Amino acid sequence: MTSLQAIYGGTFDPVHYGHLKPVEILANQIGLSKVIIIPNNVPPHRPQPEASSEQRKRMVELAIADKPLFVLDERELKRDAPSWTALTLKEMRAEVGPQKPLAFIIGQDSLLNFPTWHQYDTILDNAHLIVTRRPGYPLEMAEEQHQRWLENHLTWDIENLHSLPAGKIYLAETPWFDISATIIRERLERGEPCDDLLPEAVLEYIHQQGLYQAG
Ligand SMILES: Nc1ncnc2c1ncn2[C@@H]1O[C@H](COP(=O)(O)OP(=O)(O)OP(=O)(O)O)[C@@H](O)[C@H]1O
Ligand SMILES: O=C(O)c1ccc[n+]([C@@H]2O[C@H](COP(=O)([O-])O)[C@@H](O)[C@H]2O)c1
Repeated sequence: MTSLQAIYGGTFDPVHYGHLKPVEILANQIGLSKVIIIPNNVPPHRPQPEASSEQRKRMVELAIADKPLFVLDERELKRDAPSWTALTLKEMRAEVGPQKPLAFIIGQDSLLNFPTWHQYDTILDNAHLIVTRRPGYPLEMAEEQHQRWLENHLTWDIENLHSLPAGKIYLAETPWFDISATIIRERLERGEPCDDLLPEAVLEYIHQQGLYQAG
C-alpha cells in the first residue's frame, strides 16, 4: 500500500483533542503518512472566529509541535477571501499533478452540510473525502438525493484511497470524542477547567493571550 497524504481543514477556534485524536487514530487505521492542517482565514459558513487567524495558527503550531504526523499549511491564512475548500483543493491538485492520491478529512457534522459547500461536487474531482465519527450526528444525509450522492461515491476499501487520485468517500470507524471548540470556549468563559479537552501548551497560550474570557 502506498502512503497517503491527507488534508485537514478547520477553523480551530481553538484546536482540540476532538480534532487531533480521531485523525491520529485514522492515520494508523488506514496508513496516512502525513496530515496537512489548513486553518481557514475567513470561514465560509460561520461567523468570524473569536481568536484571530494568527492566534488560531499559533495554537495549531503548539498542538502539533511534538506530533510529526502533522504539518501546518498557511495557504488559506494568506487569502483574504472566503476559504473555499474547492479552491484550496484545486490549487493543491495542480501542485501534485493528476495521479497522486489526496484526501480531505472532515468530521461527521461537516458531511451533513457538505452539499451546501461552494462547488461541493468539484471537491471529489480533486480529493477523496474521509469522514471521522462525531457523537450526536447521523451518518445519513437529510435529503434523498444527497444520500444517493454519498452512496455513489462510498468505498469501504482502503486500497481505493491509496490507488485512486480522488473521488471516493470513506466513512472511517474512529472512536467518538465528545469535544467541540464551542464547549471549550463556553467552559473557559465560565472559568471551568478544560485540561482533558486540548493540549496543555494550547491552554497555556489561551490563558497568556486572555482568549475566550468573560466580558
Ligand atoms: N469532536 C470531534 N470529532 C470529530 N470531528 C471533529 C470534532 N470536532 C471537530 N471536528 C471536525 O474538525 C473539523 C474542524 O472543526 P472546527 O474547527 O469547526 O471545530 P468545532 O469543534 O466543530 O468548532 P465549533 O464548536 O467552534 O463549531 C470539522 O471537519 C469538524 O467536523
Ligand atoms: O468551501 C466551503 O464552502 C466550506 C464550507 C464549510 C466549511 N468548509 C471547510 O471545512 C473545514 C471545517 O469547517 P469548520 O467550519 O467546521 O471549521 C474548514 O476547512 C472549512 O474551511 C468549507
